[in-house]
Amino acid sequence: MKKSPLAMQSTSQTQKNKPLHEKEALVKLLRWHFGHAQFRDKQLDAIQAVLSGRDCFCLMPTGGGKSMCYQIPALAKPGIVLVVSPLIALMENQVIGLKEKGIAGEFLSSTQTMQVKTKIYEDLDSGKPSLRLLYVTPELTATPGFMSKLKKIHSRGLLNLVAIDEAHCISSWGHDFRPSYRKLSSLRNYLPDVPILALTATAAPKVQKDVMESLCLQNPLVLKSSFNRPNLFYEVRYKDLLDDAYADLCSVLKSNGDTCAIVYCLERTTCDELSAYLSAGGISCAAYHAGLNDKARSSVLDDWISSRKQVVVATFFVCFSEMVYVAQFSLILFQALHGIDRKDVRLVCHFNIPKSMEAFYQESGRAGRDQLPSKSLLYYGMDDRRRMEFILSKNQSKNSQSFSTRERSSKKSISDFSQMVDYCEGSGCRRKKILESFGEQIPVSLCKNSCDACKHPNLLAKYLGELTSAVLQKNHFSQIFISSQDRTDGGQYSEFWNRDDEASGSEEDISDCDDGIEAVKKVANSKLSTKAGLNERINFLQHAEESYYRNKISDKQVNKPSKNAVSDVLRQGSKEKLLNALRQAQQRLRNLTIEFEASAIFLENECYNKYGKSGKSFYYSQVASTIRWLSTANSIELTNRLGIDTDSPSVNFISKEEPPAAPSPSLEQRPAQITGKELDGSCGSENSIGAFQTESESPSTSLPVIPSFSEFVNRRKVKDNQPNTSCKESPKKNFDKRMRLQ
Ligand SMILES: Nc1ncnc2c1ncn2[C@@H]1O[C@H](COP(=O)(O)OP(=O)(O)OP(=O)(O)O)[C@@H](O)[C@H]1O
Ligand SMILES: [Mg+2]
Repeated sequence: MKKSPLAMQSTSQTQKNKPLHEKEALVKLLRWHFGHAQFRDKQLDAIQAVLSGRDCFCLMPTGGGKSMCYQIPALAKPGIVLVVSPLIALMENQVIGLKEKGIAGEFLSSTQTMQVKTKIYEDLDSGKPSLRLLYVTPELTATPGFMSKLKKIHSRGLLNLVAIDEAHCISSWGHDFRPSYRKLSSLRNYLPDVPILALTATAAPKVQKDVMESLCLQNPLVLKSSFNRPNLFYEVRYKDLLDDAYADLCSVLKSNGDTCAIVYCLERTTCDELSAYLSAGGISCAAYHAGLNDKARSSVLDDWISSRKQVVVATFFVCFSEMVYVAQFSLILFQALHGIDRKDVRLVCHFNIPKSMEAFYQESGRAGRDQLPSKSLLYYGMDDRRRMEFILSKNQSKNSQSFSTRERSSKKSISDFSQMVDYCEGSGCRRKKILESFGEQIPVSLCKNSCDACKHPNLLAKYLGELTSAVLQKNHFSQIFISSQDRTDGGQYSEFWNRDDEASGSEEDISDCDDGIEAVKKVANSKLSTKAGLNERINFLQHAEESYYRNKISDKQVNKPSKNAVSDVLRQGSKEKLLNALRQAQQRLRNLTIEFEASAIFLENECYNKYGKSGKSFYYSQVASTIRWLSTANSIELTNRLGIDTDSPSVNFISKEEPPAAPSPSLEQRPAQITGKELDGSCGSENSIGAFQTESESPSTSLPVIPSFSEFVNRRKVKDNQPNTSCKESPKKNFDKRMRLQ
């Protein structure tokens, strides 16, 4: 229900005599609509600036209350405020919140029906729009059609403000660069006298300058709050010193009771595995990543926001342009839970090291937005560090940018990352390191022992000593404690990455899949990258990922047995899980009769044929995603996928002429109706995974092995004539892991 407007929004006599932006009146609005007693920090300054028609650049920490800086102006006078936001989930979340408070807010995106969009446009076209806040994506803002609508509204004097949320996305120096944000620079030309408010929580001085210049802000009021988050406790745990990081995290979550948490991982397979592990440990948990379909993703988000689930395990985001390379290594990354407002997040855990201090700050800042004590916990591992260095270094290898731009961007990424490495490997106050990375000089006393380094300096020194020994023992990281300066300026960005290697054309290790490259190039360069929805892009990336692995398998047949191979026991276990999921699906969809056993075998075969040879994690992830699908699929979807004959009381698989595929020893009794083609999953080409297995081959010995990340890296080292420093061969297992829960 709409809340009646305060008198100040109408043209009452008293109001005519008072300036719209007088503090007292604005506080009234804050109390009336949001129930907050006072403005925080720089909120009032920002609101008064934009209401008086001045541009404003507002730097406030995560959870600082930036939204209020445009929400109050939207309520202070008739007309609309346009809010540009990078994520549909974020817009949706804010609009729902506004509607609950009776404030007329809407968003426009590809996910909405034509009917909803038409209603919004009709309202905008009317002489007196009822809308107060309209959220849009940067892509839409830049389209001529929408721009002409904006100009119309503006010509009627109804466009009060353009707010650019997460404004750092406009800067290629920022950690979240979004090319589409660049288009916002035309706003000033088209709407010269509409004030622009740029808001961000993560802006290094270079980024700030870039944001202000790119948006053509004129004499902006620049407001900066401290980045310090006094209610957050910062801690790092060392994976190389832990027996089992999964178990460690599980205990942390359990020891804190049923608290709300976000766990960020680099890969979706880790997300799935970790989420399954935590769930099995009794934690109310769900995975959230690009591998889920729309429905599943929004249901996870809903469950989490409405406290039905307490822990969400999400992939973090590297950068869209980086996905071009990242996708080829099957790391489809997705920016998750960015700016979503659940105030009571007590723990943010980075299960893998993030790529920069900015990203870390932004993500860890999701904790304690209600200002209550909360924690940031980062699990640091040497392998994770190498992996991230590899991804960041690879970012420059091939795209349309000029060499100097690539070099600049790569150097920057590596230098940004080195701050994160210093954060983990250094012994000083973590808080100080975070704040110094944003240019704030603070005394250590400000921390008040609210990081592990200040609270347990001796313990940390001990761990770091043990870590050094572990690394030396492993002998694959002799340069680990080199200074960040050496790392960035010396040209040798890391132990395994060498830019000369790039020049020598050893790209075949990186990608030998044109299909995949084409797909990801499309995402990066084509119309898709600017016009298509995120889901479409993710589909492309998934396609690239799958193609990459299919081709990788066909091109590089490696015949040694892998310890990552999918065992029959694992397959049997998956079948059981699918069986349970099918039973639940049938309970949900009472009108459908499912032949459980045959269907479970069919679905398991699908998973195995698609990802079985790519290794356990992929296979497991596919099973998990099938189970999730079963929990939401409707009768028609199930009928289509399983080939259920609805006239028959039992399942009939669609009959095909081909003979059944070679069964694995434990799954020999597959229904005869399941054909080779069906088992082959998505394709029947020579390059397909299915084409790789001959009838006589036993899955356990014939599985083609995709090199693991470290194997891949080590091959490069061998090429470089470096001594063999394989981490696989390092005596890691002999190292006494002694880090324990505190
Ligand atoms: N003046 C205020 N008094 C009390 N609470 C406030 C005030 N202003 C905002 N808040 C609350 O603070 C929380 C965070 O606000 P908001 O989402 O606007 O933060 P933000 O700065 O945009 O953070 P992020 O960078 O994470 O997006 C919200 O729950 C909001 O209701
Ligand atoms: Mg925000």
